[in-house]
Amino acid sequence: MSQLSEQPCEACRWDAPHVTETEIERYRTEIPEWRIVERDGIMKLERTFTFRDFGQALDFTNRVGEIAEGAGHHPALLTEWGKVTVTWWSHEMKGLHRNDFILAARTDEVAT
Ligand SMILES: C[C@H](O)[C@H](O)[C@H]1CNC2=NC(N)=NC(=O)C2=N1
Repeated sequence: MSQLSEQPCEACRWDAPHVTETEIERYRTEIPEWRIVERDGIMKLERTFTFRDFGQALDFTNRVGEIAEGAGHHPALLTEWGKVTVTWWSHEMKGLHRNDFILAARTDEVAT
């Protein structure tokens, strides 16, 4: 299977399949710095990136925004001085879809 980040995102619908435990374990090997959190009963992928200052954090935020717009799939972004917390989940299906792991992998690629 090619890199997770190169996989295509599919339009996720409210009735799309949630990732299975097996898939989560497989995908997590490619994005080991991401944690799975559960808030209001919804599982999410989250990672905090650190930067030199707010300007660097903002530049990264905008790069992630471009990824999201390109994929039609959007994260929650908390941009602070020197750090950005990115949280991916599929809003309509209220959980984790393969898309979220793909976009987490793409997020790592623009974090350099
Ligand atoms: C109409 C629009 O395409 C949908 O609301 C998209 C927008 N971006 C999205 N992003 C995420 N993370 N989950 C969604 O369900 C979602 N739906």
